[in-house]
Amino acid sequence: MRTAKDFFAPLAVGAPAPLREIPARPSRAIHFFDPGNEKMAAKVPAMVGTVDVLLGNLEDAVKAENKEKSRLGLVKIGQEVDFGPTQFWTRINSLDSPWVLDDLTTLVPAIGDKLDVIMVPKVQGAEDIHYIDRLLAQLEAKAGITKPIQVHAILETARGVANIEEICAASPRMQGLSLGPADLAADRRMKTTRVGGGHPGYLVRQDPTDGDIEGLRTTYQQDLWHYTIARMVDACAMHGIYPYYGPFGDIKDVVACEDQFRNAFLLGCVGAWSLHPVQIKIANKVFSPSVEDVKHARRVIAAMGDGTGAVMLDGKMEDDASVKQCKVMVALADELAAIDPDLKAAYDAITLD
Ligand SMILES: CCC(=O)SCCNC(=O)CCNC(=O)[C@H](O)C(C)(C)COP(=O)(O)OP(=O)(O)OC[C@H]1O[C@@H](n2cnc3c(N)ncnc32)[C@H](O)[C@@H]1OP(=O)(O)O
Ligand SMILES: O=CC(=O)O
Ligand SMILES: [Mg+2]
Repeated sequence: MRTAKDFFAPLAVGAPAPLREIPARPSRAIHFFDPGNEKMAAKVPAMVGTVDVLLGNLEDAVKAENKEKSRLGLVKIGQEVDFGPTQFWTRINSLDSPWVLDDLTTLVPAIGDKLDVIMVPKVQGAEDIHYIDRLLAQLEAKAGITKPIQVHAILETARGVANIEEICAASPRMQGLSLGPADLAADRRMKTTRVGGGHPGYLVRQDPTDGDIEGLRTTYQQDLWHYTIARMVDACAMHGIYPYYGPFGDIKDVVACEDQFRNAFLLGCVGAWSLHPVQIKIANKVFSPSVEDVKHARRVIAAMGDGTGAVMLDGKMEDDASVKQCKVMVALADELAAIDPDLKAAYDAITLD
């Protein structure tokens, strides 16, 4: 058993003190690029400031023969690019792969002072986080890094989902969780071959009525990922860390991508992955509260005075609980306005009538 006192002590002599709180930095889109792909890598410097997180991906989608090239490409980008307000993350190879040790022992000494978060794929349980926690502490101590690198786990195995709470609680480095719907579908033996998103076969059908003509009964497509995302949101909120929807593979279907991202936003996720530049705009839009929502929230807060009691506003009851919901919305709007001048202008223009 690790005591509370030990939990916040460095895991190696000379490693930085663990964070006591994970900062709420905007991360509406975690934009994936392959650092070994010259065309993509060349676009990275110009993307700084246009996206909340730039993530150099070393795992799936990078061919085995290119693993080293991508790793070295990431080191070059990390050393040369000034990331300004944009967070710099990487996704390392899985802990059972032949590449992960070289990923960590190369990246931490070379660019550990620039990396905000390391995303770990296929996390199965607390033991995976404990392994990475100690190794990072040793590497940080050796490299003289002063700011602890945070850890983000992808939930993409049935065991990982079953162990979700212990994964979130495993280390003060834990920054958040992402849904990995492709690997998770395979591991669970689900019968979808899509990368995230819905499936037309997963539906409920309106009850029959007398004289119905078959085919006219309305069907309602359901969200395959609702259960897992809801579990992630609860586990993350409980541990003070952040949940994210993962990849949406149908790049051309920007409408369905927006819907999937919005479902995640409404349930409590703070962001989603972007696999192609076109998805950055979608995530930035969806994971920023609308002007209407911010206006309503500010009106409720104003009407509620000290935040206790009950009032009627536009025919609806508002009370201590609904004012808390409104404060969540306004706090997010304030955080985003601090880094996004267009949003700041839109929110500043709101008048309360
Ligand atoms: C499913 C489980 C997972 O693990 S998902 C996470 C792993 N997958 C990834 O990281 C995929 C990242 N994305 C990609 O590889 C590409 O976007 C894919 C999907 C292959 C499409 O590429 P491509 O056919 O070149 O698209 P395109 O012709 O529309 O590209 C237009 C220009 O934009 C560039 N581009 C493309 N994707 C990115 C990106 N992620 N980041 C930065 N730039 C990107 C392309 O290189 C292309 O550039 P140019 O106009 O030719 O100079
Ligand atoms: O890594 C992501 C996934 O969906 O698998
Ligand atoms: Mg995966």
